[in-house]
Amino acid sequence: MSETIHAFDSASDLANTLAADVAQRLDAATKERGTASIAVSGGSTPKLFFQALSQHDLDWPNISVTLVDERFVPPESDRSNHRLVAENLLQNKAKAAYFVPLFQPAASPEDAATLATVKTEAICDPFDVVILGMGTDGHTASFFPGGDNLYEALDLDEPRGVLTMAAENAGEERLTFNFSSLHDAGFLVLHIEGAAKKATLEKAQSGEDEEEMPVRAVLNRAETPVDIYWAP
Ligand SMILES: O=C1O[C@H](COP(=O)(O)O)[C@@H](O)[C@H](O)[C@H]1O
Repeated sequence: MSETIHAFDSASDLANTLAADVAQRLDAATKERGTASIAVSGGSTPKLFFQALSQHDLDWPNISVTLVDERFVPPESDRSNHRLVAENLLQNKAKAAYFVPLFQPAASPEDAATLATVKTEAICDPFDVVILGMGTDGHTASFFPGGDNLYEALDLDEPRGVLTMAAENAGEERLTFNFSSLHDAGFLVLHIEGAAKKATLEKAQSGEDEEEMPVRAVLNRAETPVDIYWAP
């Protein structure tokens, strides 16, 4: 329902500060409860942040890492968000983290979503940290405009879990946590970079229609106030 914007001079300043802020949340959670969980996004934006976070000295064996969303492709694919996380976040000190993939080698994306829901149920209720990205079409996670399961994905009456999403602009079929699983994270971040995404954000902030720009669900209906991290 409310948001805070953190603006930086450069992508590396953003990455280092966001990594420190996330590390602080994960550290507090492991100290308080013994475990912590984080769901991260894929795409081109989070690489530097992943590399910075991987170097923090945390209780990584007790930290579960998963993805907000994934393409229905195996981890060997260069379109795989799993691969991006393995190569950039699950390195250095974070090598010891427990990674739970969304892609499962199942017969169909629906079967993979069911398996992923079961495998992640212990860590998403709620997540300690969720890092969302955003496309210039106003999608976040795999909540795409025109997505075949968009209504269900954004329905806060749905139980937490992973579902499939097919959409014209999404490429491969997707697996995505639903909004119920993401909106109440202890620390809910929208990480965006560049002038085009700033313009997309401003457009999203000036309207209500979630079918047109699904990121509006996060801006307008998330239980946790959103922290927006932006750099040029
Ligand atoms: O499709 C996706 O795109 C968004 C944004 O990606 P970016 O390349 O513009 O940074 C990302 O948040 C999402 O996880 C990913 O699957």
